[in-house]
Amino acid sequence: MQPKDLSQLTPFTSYLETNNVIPNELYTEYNVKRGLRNTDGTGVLVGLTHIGEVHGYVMDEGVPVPVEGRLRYRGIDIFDLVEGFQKENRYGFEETVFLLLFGQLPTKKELEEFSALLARYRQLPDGFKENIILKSPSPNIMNLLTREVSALYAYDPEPDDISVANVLDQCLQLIAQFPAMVAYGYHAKRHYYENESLFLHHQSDRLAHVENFLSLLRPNREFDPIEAHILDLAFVLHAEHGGGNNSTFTLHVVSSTNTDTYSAIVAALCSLKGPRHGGANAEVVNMMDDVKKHIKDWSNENEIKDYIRKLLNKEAYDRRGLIYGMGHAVYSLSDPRAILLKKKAEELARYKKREEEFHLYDLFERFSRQLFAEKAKNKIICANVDFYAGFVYDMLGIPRELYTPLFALSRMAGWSAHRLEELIAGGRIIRPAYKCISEPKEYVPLDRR
Ligand SMILES: CC(=O)SCCNC(=O)CCNC(=O)[C@H](O)C(C)(C)COP(=O)(O)OP(=O)(O)OC[C@H]1O[C@@H](n2cnc3c(N)ncnc32)[C@H](O)[C@@H]1OP(=O)(O)O
Ligand SMILES: O=C([O-])CC(=O)C(=O)O
Repeated sequence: MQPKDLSQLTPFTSYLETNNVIPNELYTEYNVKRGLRNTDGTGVLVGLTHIGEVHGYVMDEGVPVPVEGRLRYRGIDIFDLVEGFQKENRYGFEETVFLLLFGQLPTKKELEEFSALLARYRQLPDGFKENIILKSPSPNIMNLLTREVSALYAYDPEPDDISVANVLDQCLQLIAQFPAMVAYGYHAKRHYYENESLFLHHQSDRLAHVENFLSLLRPNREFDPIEAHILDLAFVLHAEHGGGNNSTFTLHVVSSTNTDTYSAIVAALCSLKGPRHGGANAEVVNMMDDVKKHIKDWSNENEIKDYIRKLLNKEAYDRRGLIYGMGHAVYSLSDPRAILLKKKAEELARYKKREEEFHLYDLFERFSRQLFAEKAKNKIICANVDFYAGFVYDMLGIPRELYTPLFALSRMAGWSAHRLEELIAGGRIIRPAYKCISEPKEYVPLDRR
């Protein structure tokens, strides 16, 4: 493809830049909660949910005080949930999906039956692989996923039926089919854009969700149990994050119009792709590549600190001043998901003999907190779920273009629970207000302008 010539748009872009400025003071004057945030940085309360609780500060006389992060799925602490299935050396994703959707833990029998049901939902409709994935691949798997989900509408005999049973059927189908949509989309991309050989393994309904994904991804279908358990943990940790995260909130907004499930999920996917949200997991690894390129000695603390200072001063990496994988809209001292993933990243790094790299991530995380606090007058940021996720995926040999799609594959569980909750309990179209700050102007006829 030829690079685009945008020079013909220069006069229009200068109109855009001059006619769209909104002075900061106006937000205060009109009491507008910019970014749906209160002036102290906390989120404006816009909804109620049973599904996920994200907690990162306590209010003390009207002032938010940082505390260790807490995440609960349907009331159950994420540390307890993870410990529960890890202690029994079993996978946790199917159990988590059941919990998020139905609001209670499954019995042993329910879990077995539900896992088998999800596995039966796994098969893509006849012709979908050939007509949707292979005929029109994309260099970006998130972009492809939105098209795949949108295309499923045409394969559904009742796409617009928003009754609870039908939406549940659509959600279970999407949760179960995401691994194949991601893996096949990736193989098509490699074949058509990178001239690699094409293989599309058939799915097996005897494998667990995570095993099915790994077996579809790898040429020899093989994986080691340690790898499958760590990836399953990543799926569980990415499955849900309350109603206020950008993609889930988008899903609530779109679902509140009573549109179909496929449209609502496409909207959530588009939100998740952004590098300030789910796209951050790939950005972290790209940023860390740049760190490794510019730092000669990975254990030299001064070199690491110099790089982070440059990053914050917009002199390094993408020059946006952001440290990817650090900071969170709710968490302050810690993101529990990052704690759990970091522990597994360390174990995996030992197993894969990449301890030196783990150590670099660890130092980078520590100094990022410290230098950000110095620069931002003691404001605290912590590593978020994305900081160690990409490193874990890289150690599992998962290609970088799949990091954000894997987030989507996991979050499909939470989005499903929230869509059903919005349809059952919402009942009102979400429609906030915007104040127009343009002065009234007269229409001037063309020959007098
Ligand atoms: C799964 C997820 O979506 S987790 C988040 C993934 N995203 C990232 O890792 C990208 C890097 N992090 C960020 O961009 C931010 O921390 C976000 C988007 C996650 C949260 O943003 P906010 O809620 O606005 O952050 P918060 O209110 O705590 O801090 C605001 C200030 O700190 C700055 N800040 C926050 N995080 C960072 C960071 N990682 N690097 C540099 N500056 C940061 C903001 O730019 C902002 O500065 P300003 O007031 O001068 O504009
Ligand atoms: O809660 C947020 O704003 C972002 C986040 O961590 C998630 O969606 O997992």
